[in-house]
Amino acid sequence: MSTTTTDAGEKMSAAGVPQKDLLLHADNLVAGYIPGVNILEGCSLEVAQGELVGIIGPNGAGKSTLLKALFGLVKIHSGTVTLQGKDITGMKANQLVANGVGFVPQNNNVFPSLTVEENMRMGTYLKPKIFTERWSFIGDLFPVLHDRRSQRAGAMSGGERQMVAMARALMMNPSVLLLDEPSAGLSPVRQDETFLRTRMINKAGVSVIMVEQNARRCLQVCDRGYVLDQGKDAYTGTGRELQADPKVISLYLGTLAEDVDEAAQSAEVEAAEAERIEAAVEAEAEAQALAEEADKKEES
Ligand SMILES: Nc1ncnc2c1ncn2[C@@H]1O[C@H](COP(=O)(O)OP(=O)(O)OP(=O)(O)O)[C@@H](O)[C@H]1O
Repeated sequence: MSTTTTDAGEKMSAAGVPQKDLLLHADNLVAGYIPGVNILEGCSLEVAQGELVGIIGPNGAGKSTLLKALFGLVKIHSGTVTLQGKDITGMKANQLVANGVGFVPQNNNVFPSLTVEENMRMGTYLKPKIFTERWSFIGDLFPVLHDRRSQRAGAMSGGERQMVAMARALMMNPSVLLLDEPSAGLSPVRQDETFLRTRMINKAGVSVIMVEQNARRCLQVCDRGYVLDQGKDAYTGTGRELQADPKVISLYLGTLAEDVDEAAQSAEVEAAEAERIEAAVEAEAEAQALAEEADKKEES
């Protein structure tokens, strides 16, 4: 891994993440579904502790393949993946879950005939003893899932099912959660809610890697983004930097912005939107804290 050292003597990784904060590091991955056909062609990714990292890029760039490779579902031919310094390259999905990696696939991510609570139990099948504590954590984060614990997941709306799927992956207390296109197929309002929930999960201390088709929204909520192109990490930067980068705009964000001024203007609008989402997350957290306080007062 290439590193630089700051004037203060701190070691920084290639993407500018302080070495001591590095949680997950995929280094130069070459991977694919069929022998001899590589989809990832030397792709690298770094995630710091507590970061929400978004992955965008054109269709077929290999975004979902990268997540699947991180979760042991696609064979890694060369390169390494480390989590908190531990080599997890080539581990199987169940071993990765036990090591703190959670994954929410794009489709078929809940058991539709099971209730919400039963779905959560499935989430802890590797460690049933932690069910009660984790289910309580989920209730704090998404109280509606406790209210609707007896409802069958298949009877819920797309956005709600996405929430169930995320919660199920959180049941094993992952240090990093991989989300494959969580907003796919949802209406704009439900998409907003899903991004908000992703931010709430992140605020609760879980690092997140999110692949998204909805590039603009993704860059608004993430701390840092990667643009993938032809199986490689083409660009990285903060969400704001990427939204304002003329190259990224013309190639991947699909606006008609012809010059940097126009790009900067649209970045300002995007920044305001990001602040709105951030404020909504804060308000939600505050409301929950107040509700908890009121509950405690009532109990005592
Ligand atoms: N199960 C599979 N078997 C063989 N090839 C696959 C499989 N899944 C994906 N591919 C191929 O891998 C390439 C990258 O696909 P991937 O789904 O990772 O791209 P993506 O960037 O997520 O695209 P999109 O935004 O369209 O979902 C594509 O050429 C695709 O056809």
